[in-house]
Amino acid sequence: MISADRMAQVDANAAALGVPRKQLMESSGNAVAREVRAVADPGARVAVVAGRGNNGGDAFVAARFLDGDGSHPSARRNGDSDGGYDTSVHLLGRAETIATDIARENWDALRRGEYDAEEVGDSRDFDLPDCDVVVDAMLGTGVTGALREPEATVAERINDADATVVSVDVPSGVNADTGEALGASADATAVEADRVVTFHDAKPGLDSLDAEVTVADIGIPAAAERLVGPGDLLPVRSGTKGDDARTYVVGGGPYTGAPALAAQAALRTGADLSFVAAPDPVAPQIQGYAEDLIVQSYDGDHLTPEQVPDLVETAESYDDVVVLGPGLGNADETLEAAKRFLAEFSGRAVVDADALPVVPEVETDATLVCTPNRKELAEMGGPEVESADALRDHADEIEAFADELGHVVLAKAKDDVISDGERTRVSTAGTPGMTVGGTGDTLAGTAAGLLATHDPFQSACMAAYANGRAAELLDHRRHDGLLASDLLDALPRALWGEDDE
Ligand SMILES: NC(=O)C1=CN([C@@H]2O[C@H](COP(=O)(O)OP(=O)(O)OC[C@H]3O[C@@H](n4cnc5c(N)ncnc54)[C@H](O)[C@@H]3O)[C@@H](O)[C@H]2O)[C@H](O)CC1
Ligand SMILES: [K+]
Repeated sequence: MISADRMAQVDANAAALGVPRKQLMESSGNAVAREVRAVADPGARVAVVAGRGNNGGDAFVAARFLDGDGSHPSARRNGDSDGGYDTSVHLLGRAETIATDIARENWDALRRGEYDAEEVGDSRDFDLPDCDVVVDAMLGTGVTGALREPEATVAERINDADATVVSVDVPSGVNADTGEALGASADATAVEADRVVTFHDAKPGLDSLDAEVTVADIGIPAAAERLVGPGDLLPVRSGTKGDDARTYVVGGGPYTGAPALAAQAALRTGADLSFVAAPDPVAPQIQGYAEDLIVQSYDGDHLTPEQVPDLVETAESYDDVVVLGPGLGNADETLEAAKRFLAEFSGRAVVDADALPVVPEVETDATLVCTPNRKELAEMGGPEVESADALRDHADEIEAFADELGHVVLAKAKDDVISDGERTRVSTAGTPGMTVGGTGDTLAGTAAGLLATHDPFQSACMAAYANGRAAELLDHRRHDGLLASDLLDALPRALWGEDDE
């Protein structure tokens, strides 16, 4: 099962892996043609009713596969009198308004190839021709809201027709995630399909329909789902910046750079305000690294359980996303404090570095993203991984560990493995230069900035990819000299687009 949003991500990942959407469209159209062949014999009359998006584009391809005048070489070889169908294509709207290049190219191919293809300017002029099969390709997963005109009227004509209706991907006007007709009214119009050819994977909403559903493999590589890619960033790229997103790094003491890097990464990733809570003696130093941060100090030179109630109260009252761990050190009192923090906190947090080993030891209501390296993973009770290259070979064990822990695990090494115990993805983004100190801190801060406005698993996937991608964007300049602080600059481009590269 796959949701429409996830499908769009996988589609974009496939393109990044070298399988562009036009190629997928060719496979989709071919699958639609096969379905028509399954419901009607050659020679039957097929009316293709297409919209101006890629759903229509799939059907233009199908028309090429279906239409025939009996002279197709394969039909002759098989001894069939006619391998083709009497196919007409009806585009709802003018060709200039076709929304995508790939759909337009397939429309142009129909016109140049002298197929029977017409533009329908006004639905009042449109008579669905007498036919045996209607291919419904008005709208697919790109539908928003109730069917507008002319689609609404045409949907009614399709439903009234005495023909087998084959819908492309999803019956037009139906929400693929819920199976409901889109629109406010209970009697919202949608096509009533006899058959649906959907692509790549089943859609949750199609099960409840009174239609026979076929899932067609359109050649999307498995890696487009398994590997985190640019498609996984669609939630950030298509979303609006969250208001008042705040992050709160509880870190510093023996170290000062780590909390500063994490807090700055959070700002680069969409947080509006980034706070650091740090011990008195090091607070000015952390502030000195970056005027963008708001540093709040507490008594003592390291975190102790005494400070915890105040920190929890501050974080919860402002709904801050916490980063617990960077630069805290591992004094017994500090580990006790980390434990107490998790026991009392019920918000969202990224847990990193020295705070990680306490996670399995504590009951918490908090929502956590844990970001261990190989060594920290083992210390937490996760799998022992023999080398930095081998992390992804242990993906199944990491999934089992995340399931047992009840939190998202982002295990970082050459390739990162991200799991919530059910879903597991691998990020191969990154460069050899990233073994330098501090890149884990920018990763934790990035995850926190994203966690302010996105769900934990998605945030962890996006953070792994963006942090690695930031290094890739810089690598042609930095090679071995990459610094974690360089990543800060490149993070926004890695997340929101690389046009200025
Ligand atoms: N990997 C894949 O999933 C592939 C999917 N393919 C096919 O592409 C469609 C989705 O295409 P998209 O262009 O995103 O959207 P649509 O064709 O569904 O429609 C967009 C089009 O419709 C207009 N519109 C939106 N809402 C309404 C409405 N309520 N009433 C009228 N018109 C509406 C909007 O303005 C746009 O112009 C997917 O379903 C598959 O069939 C690829 O071909 C292969 C890979
Ligand atoms: K459709």
